[in-house]
Amino acid sequence: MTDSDGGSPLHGGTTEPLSSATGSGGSADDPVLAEPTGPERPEPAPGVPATPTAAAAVFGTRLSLAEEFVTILADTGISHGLIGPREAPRLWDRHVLNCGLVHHVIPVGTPGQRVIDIGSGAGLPGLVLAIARPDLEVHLVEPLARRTGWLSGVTARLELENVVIHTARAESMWDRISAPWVTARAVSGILQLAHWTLPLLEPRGSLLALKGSRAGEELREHRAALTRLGVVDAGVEVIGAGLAPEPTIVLRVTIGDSIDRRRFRIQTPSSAGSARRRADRPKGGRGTGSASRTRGRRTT
Ligand SMILES: C[S@@+](CC[C@H](N)C(=O)[O-])C[C@H]1O[C@@H](n2cnc3c(N)ncnc32)[C@H](O)[C@@H]1O
Repeated sequence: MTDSDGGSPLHGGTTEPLSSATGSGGSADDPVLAEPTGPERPEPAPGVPATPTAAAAVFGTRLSLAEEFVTILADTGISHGLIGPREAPRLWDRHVLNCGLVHHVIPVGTPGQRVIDIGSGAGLPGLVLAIARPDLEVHLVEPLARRTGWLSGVTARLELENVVIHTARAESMWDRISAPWVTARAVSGILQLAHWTLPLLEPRGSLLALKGSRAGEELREHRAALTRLGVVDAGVEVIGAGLAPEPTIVLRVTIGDSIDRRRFRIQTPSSAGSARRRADRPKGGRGTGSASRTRGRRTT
């Protein structure tokens, strides 16, 4: 699982600490990145930010789906409290483009390749990846039922066939799903995130944590502890510099052929967290451990 497996020109493609990459657009050979054609695009609805030029390079033929997702975020994403009202003008730059750029890290060419997105919230980055890359099977793992209910509705409305939604905490999924890729944004610090997610990775798999400008510092601080957990490679990658107004910073940690599961133990969530989850739980439903696939796919 290296950059040479099919990385994109937008991707820095290095695990050297804090490298950056510039890119001028997608490859014509990449079906996802092909420029969309067709009639002129309609004006966005009031309150919905205009589509930036970079979006075509990131989403290619899937651009109209991404635009529909931005429209939904600006509407029920905000009214349901999944995203702050002040985020509306920057839904593209800070959220959807920022998350969409991550797909350039995941090589094209293995249909059905799995991605597990932890703490998906408003579908960031998981749903955006599913939009950008129909070749991926994306699992959204989010413990709050109110959020997964919203995610199911959006998945159905966008007619996405490649999404499985789990109302669960990451650590409750260890023996239920695994993938070569795990993604997470704004869920926790890298060490806690590693504790929750490394048992979900297949051998040589990678956790892609979307981070801010302190990613390099965070990695330096925790590198030794990550190594003790079974991480064999880690680095910070910058994707889309020169293309998007806010390039995406990814802290990638890769495990070896195996991890020692005795180093990972499930921690009881805080009582505040439990209370919040109880409040979020629909009457008669279970707060964790349920999964659903919309459009006729698996529900557990
Ligand atoms: C700040 S939100 C970020 C949401 C989204 N990733 C984003 O970037 O907008 C953090 C999310 O992580 C979820 N979360 C917290 N602990 C988790 C865990 N152990 N497993 C899965 N999700 C978790 C929360 O329910 C919440 O929806």
